Amino acid sequence: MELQIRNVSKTYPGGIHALKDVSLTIPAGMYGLLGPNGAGKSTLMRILATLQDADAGSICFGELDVLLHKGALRQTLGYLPQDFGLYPGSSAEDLLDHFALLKGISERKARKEVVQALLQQTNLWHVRRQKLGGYSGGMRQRFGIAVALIGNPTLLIVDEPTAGLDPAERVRFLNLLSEVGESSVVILSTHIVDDVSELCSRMAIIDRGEILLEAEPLSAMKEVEGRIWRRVIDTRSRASVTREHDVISTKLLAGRTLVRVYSDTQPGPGFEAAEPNLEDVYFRTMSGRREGGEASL
Ligand SMILES: Nc1ncnc2c1ncn2[C@@H]1O[C@H](COP(=O)(O)OP(=O)(O)OP(=O)(O)O)[C@@H](O)[C@H]1O
Repeated sequence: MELQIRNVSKTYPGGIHALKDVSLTIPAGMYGLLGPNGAGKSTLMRILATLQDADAGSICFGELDVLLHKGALRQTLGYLPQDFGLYPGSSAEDLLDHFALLKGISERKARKEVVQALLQQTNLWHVRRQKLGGYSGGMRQRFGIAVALIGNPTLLIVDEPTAGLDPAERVRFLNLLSEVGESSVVILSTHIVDDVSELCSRMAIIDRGEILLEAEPLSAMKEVEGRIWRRVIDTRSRASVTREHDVISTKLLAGRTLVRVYSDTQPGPGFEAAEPNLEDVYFRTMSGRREGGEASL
């Protein structure tokens, strides 16, 4: 199965052009949609999830015309929105059972099996009878995924799921998604570069409604190999370094500043060659689109 997005545009009342002629081809596996706040990620995710209409364009999932046959897509869709409400007084087990019933799994025994498998898959079995109101952020997100996975969706859309998770929970959550990605199309929208570099086989970078890059993270990093240089400088020489070099990013490092620059040749004394990472690709793609060009972490 493959998701084909062709020339999708969306303008909100008030004139914000949230998506400008967006085209993407999304194969099975984990796909990262990376972009800063306000880039248009949630708008695209909501359109894909059939919750919002596009002004123009077409979307096909395999043979299915998504914009024409919303009901059919919903049968095979799992969606985890950026913010979702929980019923704080319910337990995971009861609420999953309820959602499974709503999704059409009417036979009690079958439902019980589905709920049990999802609780185990999302590692919530031991807390299945606890009230959701007492869950940690990571547990909540895993519960959200459990709900999204009811009915074995072949398309799973997850909107900024790792914001606010501690490192261990984040890894656990991403591993769970990656398991799902073995058999489905999983689209992960995020502003966290590491979410994409750690587990997506393909990605797109979006900013102000435009797709700036569509690539495999590994090939995109290979493209800049040999052209990324790093140097630790005194914070006060930052302005002159920025003037003289194509600075990709700056990062504070124990009271000093680590700069990464892009250059075809050795940029000068003190610079050493650096292994490219996806942040280099991201900031280089974004550079020039923000005032000052360079990005700070
Ligand atoms: N319902 C709406 N009405 C008007 N403007 C909207 C609406 N929803 C989003 N926007 C605007 O559209 C643009 C894209 O927003 P969107 O939420 O899709 O971006 P995003 O990449 O998901 O950002 P974030 O990470 O902040 O959620 C922004 O400028 C936003 O202010």
